[in-house]
Amino acid sequence: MERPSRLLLLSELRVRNAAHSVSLSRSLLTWKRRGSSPLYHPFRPRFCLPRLRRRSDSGSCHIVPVSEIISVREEDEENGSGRRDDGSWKKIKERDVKDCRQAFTVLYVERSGQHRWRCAEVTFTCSDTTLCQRWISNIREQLAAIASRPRRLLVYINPFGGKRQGKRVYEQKVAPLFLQAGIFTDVIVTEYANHARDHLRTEAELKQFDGVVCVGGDGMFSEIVHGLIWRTQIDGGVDVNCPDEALLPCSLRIGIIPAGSTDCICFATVGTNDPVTSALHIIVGDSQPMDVCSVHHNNTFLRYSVSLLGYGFYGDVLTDSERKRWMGPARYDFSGVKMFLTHHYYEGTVSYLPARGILGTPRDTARCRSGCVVCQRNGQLLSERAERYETDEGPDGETEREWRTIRGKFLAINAASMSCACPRSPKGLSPAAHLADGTTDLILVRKCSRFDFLRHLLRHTSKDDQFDMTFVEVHRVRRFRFAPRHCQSDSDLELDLQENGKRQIFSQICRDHPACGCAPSYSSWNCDGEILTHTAIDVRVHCQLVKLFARGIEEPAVFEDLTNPCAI
Ligand SMILES: CCCCCCCCCCCCC/C=C/[C@@H](O)[C@H](COP(=O)(O)O)NC(=O)CCCCC
Ligand SMILES: Nc1ncnc2c1ncn2[C@@H]1O[C@H](COP(=O)(O)OP(=O)(O)O)[C@@H](O)[C@H]1O
Ligand SMILES: [Ca+2]
Repeated sequence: MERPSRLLLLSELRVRNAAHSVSLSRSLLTWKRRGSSPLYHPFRPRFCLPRLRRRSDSGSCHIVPVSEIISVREEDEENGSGRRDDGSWKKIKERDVKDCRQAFTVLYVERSGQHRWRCAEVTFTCSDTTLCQRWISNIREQLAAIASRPRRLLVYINPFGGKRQGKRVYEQKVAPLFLQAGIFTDVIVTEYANHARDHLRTEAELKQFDGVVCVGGDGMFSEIVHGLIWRTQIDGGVDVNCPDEALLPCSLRIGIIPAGSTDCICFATVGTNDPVTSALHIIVGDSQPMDVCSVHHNNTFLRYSVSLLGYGFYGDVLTDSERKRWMGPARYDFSGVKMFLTHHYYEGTVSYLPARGILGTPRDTARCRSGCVVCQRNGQLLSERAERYETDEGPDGETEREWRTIRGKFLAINAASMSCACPRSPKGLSPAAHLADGTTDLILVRKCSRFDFLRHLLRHTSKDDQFDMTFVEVHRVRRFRFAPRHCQSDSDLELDLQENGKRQIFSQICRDHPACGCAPSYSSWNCDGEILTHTAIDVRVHCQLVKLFARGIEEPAVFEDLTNPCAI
């Protein structure tokens, strides 16, 4: 049960010319129309208290957590009595002006459904100038005391991401909100691919900033992640080429203003791909830890991944779609259909280290949501284990025994380190995956008929379970390796030749002579939307390596009995 904290201020102020009882505590701002009956049972979501409003016959009560106030603005006389809460203008009655000499406007977060946030405002007026100033300075003091709020941000805009609207979206929807919230920004519009990554690696004076914001899609986010992780490891003397090294977590949080084609990382961490919602999560200083996979080939670092690592179907879709960038986001639909019809399968060996002794499985019905206990508990367990063994994989020998190996023909091999929910698939590739539990869900889709593969794909868009099919298996893992058939060890190859000599020879010939139309031997890895140059890879999950300006997807509001802060 949450109790309202001690009041800092309690006054009678006017809202839209009606007397209201207005109170401010360290956690809540509330306003209630005078004469309205006490209200009970306000809506409250499980993990946070959003702005609440209950209407009754006699009036309404509003509750805004102080943590969700964006700013407070002093109004001049005309503004105070002439401007409506929604920003439009109304005719001022002479009596209003006389009664309400001073006014201030509070801007705050309002939830507008489907995880979207909006910036709402309410203007309070009163006749006492001193009281008005007390309100303004008290609210400002409360906001200044929130240490998690960013004051200065480094912003990178990809002008060519998605529908090429990044610059416009930032200038029209995001910059005005940052200005209102008093956030200073240094903005860089990128001029070439990897501009942001290289700037972060070498030039950016990171000490000046409280966070980095990218305006673009998953590829742009990936640039920021690479720049920040690289910089952190170099500063800390970590050898990034060694797959067994524990990486140092990045201290700066990253904000994503979605302006890309898939926007999966934004969607899966906020619940929507809406620029205003993301800007507001940045302003209120949210923080969401996130796992990062490192990808190596023969002890050489290749890339980091936070969402999807996909070989076969998703690798082929990406490779094909890159040639059709001019189509914008629709390129993925086109290439998706094309690659579905092509129906290539790939042979290889997958080995993995199952995630043991932690909470959660990929077939859970529970979802990773704001304040997720699975992520918190597993984060603790993994860091305790790392301290005990000085490696996060347990005592020597134990780890080796736990590796599992699967050889086969696959239409797709996917590793989802988060749900990978996006507008194309609102529940994602692995709906029960967690953002920050130190694991990735390894999904193996074995060779099957086109019809069955279509059934599997379509289940990503419906309530049906995409894993409940005989040719699909899913494992929650901490580390995995993949070797395509032709990269297998000599002994493996000998075995293959004995088993299936003719096919082996034919597929080699056909790789060398693509014109024959035979299926290729290799696909590519789709690594958060970037094509990897190597097919044989070693992937390791680093628990909670980076932090986002997000809070995970919020649960819908539920009824709960509360002590009613409006009943004061
Ligand atoms: C015939 C019906 C098919 C329905 C399939 C729906 C499955 C969609 C799952 C999508 C998972 C997406 C995971 C995220 C990948 C992104 O990192 C990557 C790059 O994004 P961006 O930088 O914003 O361009 N996007 C893709 O690889 C697109 C995959 C689309 C597959 C159809
Ligand atoms: N100014 C630029 N010119 C060309 N490419 C860029 C530029 N800035 C970033 N990129 C690259 O564009 C690619 C796609 O960016 P992204 O923002 O993810 O859009 P989308 O979601 O449409 O793929 C990324 O690989 C990124 O490195
Ligand atoms: Ca994870």
